[in-house]
Amino acid sequence: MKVSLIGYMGSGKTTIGKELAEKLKTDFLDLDKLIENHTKKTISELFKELGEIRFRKIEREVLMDILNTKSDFILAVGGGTPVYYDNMNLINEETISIYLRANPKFLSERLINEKLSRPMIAHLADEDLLEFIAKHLFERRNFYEESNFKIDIQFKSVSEISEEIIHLVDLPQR
Ligand SMILES: Nc1ncnc2c1ncn2[C@@H]1O[C@H](COP(=O)(O)OP(=O)(O)OP(=O)(O)O)[C@@H](O)[C@H]1O
Ligand SMILES: O=C(O)C1=C[C@@H](O)[C@@H](O)[C@H](O)C1
Ligand SMILES: [Mg+2]
Repeated sequence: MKVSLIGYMGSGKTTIGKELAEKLKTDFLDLDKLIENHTKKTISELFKELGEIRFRKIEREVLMDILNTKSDFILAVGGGTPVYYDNMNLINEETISIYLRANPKFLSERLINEKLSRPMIAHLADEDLLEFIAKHLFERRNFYEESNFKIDIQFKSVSEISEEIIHLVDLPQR
């Protein structure tokens, strides 16, 4: 089974992915983490040293490598992955994709204390975060909405969301 989790920064792709993989007894892969292992640099260092465009190239290569070589996983993609190249088509061809959906206000409240590890928003003043996310999500949401399944994640616990995904997608439990 190949499952990918899609969504904006802070929607819980990494957190839900870990829990889901544990419940389904499969491997958890985090695209950001694999990029960091591959380059031996943090995502923040890559943005600083290479810039976003070259980061997106590496992200694409690591994504293709996963899809070409692994056959059983829960994959948390990056928040921006679906928006570049034809990544979203590739993700939909090769995996069951699930969009973890939340509104800008919810995401900004969650991200306000976690800006620094996320180079897309690290430079923003707290009072500008909501407006930035609203515009950014508007630009990205059509890509996210191409996912095979969509689930609203607001005010739900990690375990509630994982159970909802397992039943919605009818994922086999081993
Ligand atoms: N359902 C939830 N309930 C409460 N807190 C959550 C939930 N899901 C995630 N979180 C918390 O929200 C924060 C962001 O989650 P996470 O890092 O998993 O998001 P992400 O989608 O992987 O973000 P990014 O795209 O930046 O990697 C973390 O502090 C995490 O612990
Ligand atoms: O939303 C984005 O563009 C990003 C999200 C993270 O997962 C990382 O891939 C990086 O911080 C960029
Ligand atoms: Mg993550």
